Amino acid sequence: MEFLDLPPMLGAAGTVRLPGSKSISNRVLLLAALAEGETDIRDLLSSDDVDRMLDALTALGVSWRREGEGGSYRVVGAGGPFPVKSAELFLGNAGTAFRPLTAALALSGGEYTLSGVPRMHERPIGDLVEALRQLGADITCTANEGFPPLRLKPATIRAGGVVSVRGDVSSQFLTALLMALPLTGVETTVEVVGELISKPYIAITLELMARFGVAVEREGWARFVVPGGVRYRSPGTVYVEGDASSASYFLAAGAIGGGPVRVEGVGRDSIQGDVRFAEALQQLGARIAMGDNWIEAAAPADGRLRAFDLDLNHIPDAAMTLAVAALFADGPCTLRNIASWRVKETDRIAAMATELRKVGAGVEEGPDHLRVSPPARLVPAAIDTYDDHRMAMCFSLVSLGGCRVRINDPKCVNKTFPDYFAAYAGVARPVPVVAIDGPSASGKGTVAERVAAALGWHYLDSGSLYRLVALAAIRAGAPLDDEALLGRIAADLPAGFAGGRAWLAGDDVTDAIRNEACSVGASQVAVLPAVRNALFDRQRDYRCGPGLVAEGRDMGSVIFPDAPVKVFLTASVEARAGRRHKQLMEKGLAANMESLLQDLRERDARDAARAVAPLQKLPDAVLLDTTNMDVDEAVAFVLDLVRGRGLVAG
Ligand SMILES: Nc1ncnc2c1ncn2[C@@H]1O[C@H](COP(=O)(O)OP(=O)(O)OP(=O)(O)O)[C@@H](O)[C@H]1O
Ligand SMILES: Nc1ccn([C@H]2C[C@H](O)[C@@H](COP(=O)(O)O)O2)c(=O)n1
Repeated sequence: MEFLDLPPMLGAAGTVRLPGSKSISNRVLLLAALAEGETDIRDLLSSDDVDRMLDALTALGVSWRREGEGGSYRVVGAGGPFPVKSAELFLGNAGTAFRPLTAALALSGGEYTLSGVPRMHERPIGDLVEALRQLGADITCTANEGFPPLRLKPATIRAGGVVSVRGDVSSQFLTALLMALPLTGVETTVEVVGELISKPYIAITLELMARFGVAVEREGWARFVVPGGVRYRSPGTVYVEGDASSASYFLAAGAIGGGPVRVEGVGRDSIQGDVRFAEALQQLGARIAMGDNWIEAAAPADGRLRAFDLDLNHIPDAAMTLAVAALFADGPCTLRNIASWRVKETDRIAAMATELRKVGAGVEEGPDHLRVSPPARLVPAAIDTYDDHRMAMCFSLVSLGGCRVRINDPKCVNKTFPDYFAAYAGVARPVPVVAIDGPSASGKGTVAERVAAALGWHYLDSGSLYRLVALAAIRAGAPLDDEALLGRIAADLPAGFAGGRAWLAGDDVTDAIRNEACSVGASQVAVLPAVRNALFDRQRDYRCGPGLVAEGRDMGSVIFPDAPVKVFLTASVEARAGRRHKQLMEKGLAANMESLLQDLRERDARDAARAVAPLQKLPDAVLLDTTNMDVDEAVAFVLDLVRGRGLVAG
């Protein structure tokens, strides 16, 4: 399973240019394909779901071309039903392609099959099929009645009169019907059965149909009259707004992570209902500002989001972001009227509940609601994403709680926002790490501790962890080459650091882990992959705000590969032996230069030659050779690097 590890973040601020709206992109493509004339589309979303629609248009004989590298496309409209009368279409998991194409093709007088990924075949379409059958369409659900795949055959379409469609499962059924009916040329009334959900998406449909020359009259949200004798006509050029649902992650990032975070591409003038996410965020206390084509969010004045109880039926997609924002609220939060989540890319209510629990939240799951109680402290977790782009994007926000988070299958964001994680990295500010690696007795511990103290940051002496494992194993009488046993000892190590001392099972072992047996033992257990794996997350948990200085052998290469400052601190073996000799003499311990030299050479060779996480200078690490430097100079050198990277003021 591919995954992406997001480090704990200190906050978020900046500006993001949004990708085009998926809902608008796929509607505009279909309308342009059915229209008379050529349509220039600007800022079309580039994503899997849009690719599925473009592939389908090609298969259906509609000519289109991409112009340049951006989102500019030209579509040559068919001026009515699709010219190709027989096609097999694969539409992935793109509901915005599957539902509208089903309706348009059912009224096009051809023979077509429509299929998708397994999850698409679990997503209901029966209400739309039923409505189209009322018009005379010949549609067979080839596997299970009410679900894709579908086979469509030519049929005599009896438009006119009234056709009814349910509106309480997915508003896409109504959208599909409305967009297809002008193909019949006959005035037809659509009556919605049940309370229509996600009304803002129908508003987008009507607005775009009007731009293509078909004005639908509506009575409330229950009755829609599609005029007869009209055809779609290209409006010339259509600009696709930025995706308002995608905006929700960045606005929430601003509200949780300080901000301000500004999104460009949607604003006050947007036709997308999900811009109302900003209002919801405002009710949580976030400070929101809005222009014609931008929205900005910053944290509440007191820094803490307020608990909420909201009906979110009008913003079902962006509402998912609020479920994760609830982790940062000052009390339990309730999301109501979200039953449609159950038939989306995955059962989003169940998925959200499962993953929120992993990070420590208390979650009550109902048929159409979710109640989230924020944890006192977020727990690092690996988040499963269920092939659902929104799960991946939502859970990236956990990192703003100063908590690392792993996103499994991060490429699922390709459905709507392939560059999401790069955009997130553009506004989120990771807890900085100074990684200092180097050979034994080079002085990295001394320098790292002093740098951490000067910055007021946390300090990790990773070598001590290997020493503690060795001591625990020696105490338990465990052979130091029994990898499985040593792995278990490392995983359950009852050890830690407090008051500048090292502790093992309640004993102060600061001096004990520095003795010869532990030094040799540490070097032996450090070659065992099971031990290194067991200590992996433990070391990463030291990364806390305001920053961390970590020293060892693999801080920059393995544990904190994204560290903004990496130093390879070394000195000649003679200088190191001399320092160690002085250190031991000062402690009143016997020491011999020759044996110290030999011991260091052997340890260097073992550290550099081992298969797992060998000691090495990385290309992105700065070499600091302290052979002819004193400690003050070495510390000043590292502090200059930290300041030079803009990680601290001054
Ligand atoms: N630049 C320097 N010049 C002179 N002495 C130094 C310098 N840096 C460190 N020392 C001294 O060298 C000794 C060894 O340093 P330290 O224990 O920090 O090394 P280390 O690389 O962390 O070793 P280990 O990997 O064994 O833990 C200490 O007594 C320290 O004061
Ligand atoms: N990141 C690290 C840190 C230490 N080790 C090994 C190397 C030594 O043999 C042993 C003790 O380290 P020291 O206290 O001397 O820095 O642990 C490692 O493999 N990876």
